[in-house]
Amino acid sequence: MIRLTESQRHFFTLVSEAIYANPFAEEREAIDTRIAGLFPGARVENLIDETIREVSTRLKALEPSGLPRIDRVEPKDRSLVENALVFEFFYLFRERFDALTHRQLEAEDTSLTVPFADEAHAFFHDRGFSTKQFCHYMALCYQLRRAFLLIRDSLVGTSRAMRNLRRDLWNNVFTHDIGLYARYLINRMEDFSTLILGETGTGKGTAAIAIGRSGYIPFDPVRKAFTESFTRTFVSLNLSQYPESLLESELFGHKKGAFTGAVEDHKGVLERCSPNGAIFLDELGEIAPHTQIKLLQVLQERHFTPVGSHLKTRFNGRVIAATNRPFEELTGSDGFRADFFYRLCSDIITVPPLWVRIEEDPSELTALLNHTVTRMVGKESPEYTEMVREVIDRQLGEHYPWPGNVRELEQCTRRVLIKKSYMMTPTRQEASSLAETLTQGLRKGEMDIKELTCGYCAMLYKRHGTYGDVARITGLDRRTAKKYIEEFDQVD
Ligand SMILES: Nc1ncnc2c1ncn2[C@@H]1O[C@H](COP(=O)(O)OP(=O)(O)OP(=O)(O)O)[C@@H](O)[C@H]1O
Repeated sequence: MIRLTESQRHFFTLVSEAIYANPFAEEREAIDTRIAGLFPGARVENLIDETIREVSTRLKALEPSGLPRIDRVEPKDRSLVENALVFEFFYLFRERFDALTHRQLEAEDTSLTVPFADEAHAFFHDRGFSTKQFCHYMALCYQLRRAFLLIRDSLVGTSRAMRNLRRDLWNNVFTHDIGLYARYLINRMEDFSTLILGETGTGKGTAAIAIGRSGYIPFDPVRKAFTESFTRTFVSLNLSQYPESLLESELFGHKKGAFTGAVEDHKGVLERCSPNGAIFLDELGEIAPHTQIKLLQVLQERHFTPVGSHLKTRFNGRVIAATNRPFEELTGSDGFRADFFYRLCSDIITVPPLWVRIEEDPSELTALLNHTVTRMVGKESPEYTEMVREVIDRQLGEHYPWPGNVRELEQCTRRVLIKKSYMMTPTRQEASSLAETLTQGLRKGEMDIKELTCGYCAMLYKRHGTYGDVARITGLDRRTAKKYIEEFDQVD
């Protein structure tokens, strides 16, 4: 039997901590520093390579054959060696997991065959792992790598607020202790609902996608593929887009003939969500009390009934919800029912406003511009980034508050790329030029009622700055006013 020496035990404990540490948290840096202590003189960027080499060397040294089998390790040391072997596997295969993640993103909903499945299986088999253990570690390593890429690449920014956000998103997926998560919680995350708060355009939807697509997806050794594509594991619904009468049907689905216009069966988001997935309820702040009650029942009982049906259907996914209403408003008298609110809040994640990020770290703006320009132009373009930055510095100044946050920054970048200039929105100046356009349209008699209503709401919004004011002046409800304004912005 293989028995670890004290020094081996110390080293493999460190490795176990490293593999399961949150890569976006400071604790990870602390572990790296401790590992660095083992390699005096090594450069930080080579640290991981040094560690991988050292893990392999030490694992090989455990057996004369150079191939330590997990079933030959003394029980009390087994989990340490198991973790070290998983660490070795993870780093040997991580680039292939990355390539798979990118290819899967392009292939969308059909789950791809894993080209390295046989090689991976042989790795675990040769080291004494069962097929069940192999499948588990395949799924876990894919999940770890996918979550890392999705969180790192979609939410850029070096400010403390952004680093904290990435750390919190990781914990939202894996909890603060991946070891425990992997052992007990993998199939029990459905009860962990998440509420994402933040101003409009800060990246709440982006954060929701990152965590929604980072769930654990079992591996099927027969098909040599994961049981589904991660692109199918996230279903979103913008609650403010639907009138009350249609919302329940969008959430729970309906049966043919359930109401006038229900000409065929319709699957709601809850039914479309896969068991490994999450539904994203955007603009949750707009939801009426009786829909809150129905959703609360689903969260508690895990069953829902489509409109016009008597059959209960089980819902296994997670719920992620977002709203740009301030926290105090949500818990106030005309906000959420308290029971609904608390059921939703296993975790609350707040996405920081852009001005806070820039204030914390002025280089954040450049990093974001770089990211945005690269996305728009299709490759890194330092000269365009520089040009956009120059216009922003000149026209908006250092302390511009970015009321539309990252979405406004994207819009600004587009406009500067086209016009080399950016007029801020919303401004009274824009409101009056919009009023002028509307008046001209009325004079010419060319506008239909929708254009007129959307344009009028948008003008009021630019003038007053809140949906509430638009609703008060027009007599529309807040949700409808907002819908018209968004429709106008999309056409604009
Ligand atoms: N940290 C970030 N790094 C890169 N892009 C970002 C970041 N945050 C947001 N974005 C981009 O900004 C845009 C707006 O983000 P998103 O739609 O997620 O915001 P939101 O808070 O959900 O908005 P709303 O409140 O209007 O629903 C998206 O194109 C998104 O990709």
